[in-house]
Amino acid sequence: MGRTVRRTRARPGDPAVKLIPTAVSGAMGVEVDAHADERGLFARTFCAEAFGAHGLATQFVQCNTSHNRLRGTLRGMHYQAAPKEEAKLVRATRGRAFDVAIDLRPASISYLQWAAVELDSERRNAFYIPPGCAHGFLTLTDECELFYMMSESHAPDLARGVRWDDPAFAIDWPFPPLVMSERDAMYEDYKGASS
Ligand SMILES: Cc1cn([C@H]2C[C@H](O)[C@@H](COP(=O)(O)OP(=O)(O)O[C@H]3O[C@H](C)C(=O)[C@H](O)[C@H]3O)O2)c(=O)[nH]c1=O
Repeated sequence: MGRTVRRTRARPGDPAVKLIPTAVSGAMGVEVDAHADERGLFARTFCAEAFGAHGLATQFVQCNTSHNRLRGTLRGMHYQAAPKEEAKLVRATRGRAFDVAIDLRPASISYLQWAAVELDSERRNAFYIPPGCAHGFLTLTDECELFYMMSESHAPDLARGVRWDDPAFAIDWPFPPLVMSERDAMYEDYKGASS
């Protein structure tokens, strides 16, 4: 018989996910409710029932991982055009990243606003980004890895982007990026939803 494990915290009911609104309508921070004991911890990271109750996507069809060797790596700001706009659920599985969503939905109350969540692999938190928003991140540590769940399949012909330092959004990054692709550096200024 193995060692009997005592729960350090008596917790009734299921481990819940906690959804936290941001400045972008429908974009949510996702905090976990960790059940810790002497072995370590257990936490639920996604719940279709909780997401559905808040009008978030509940079906994810592809998952991606993004490994970034250096602190200060910026990827983004990317999105897919209609009809394959995608929701993303993004979490850090190693290190920390400043994760950003930009609202590109003209009918949205938060059109052109941005919101950021610091993703931390130790906190096991996540950022839910709704369809119609651009997404990107700046790594805050070396060897930073992000795991994405996507509500739509990859459609290269519908891939679009806006620039990380576009004055239309004025994102307040924690520090200037040190590494980024040429494509990400060269997006033209945003000219509105038709662009
Ligand atoms: C996005 C994607 C890419 N790819 C292929 C295409 C390229 O051959 C290679 C790298 O793609 P890319 O340079 O577009 O990767 P990132 O610059 O990290 O883009 C991603 O970073 C930002 C922050 C995002 O939110 C998106 O998830 C995604 O656009 O993976 C795929 O095969 N499937 C995919 O879903």
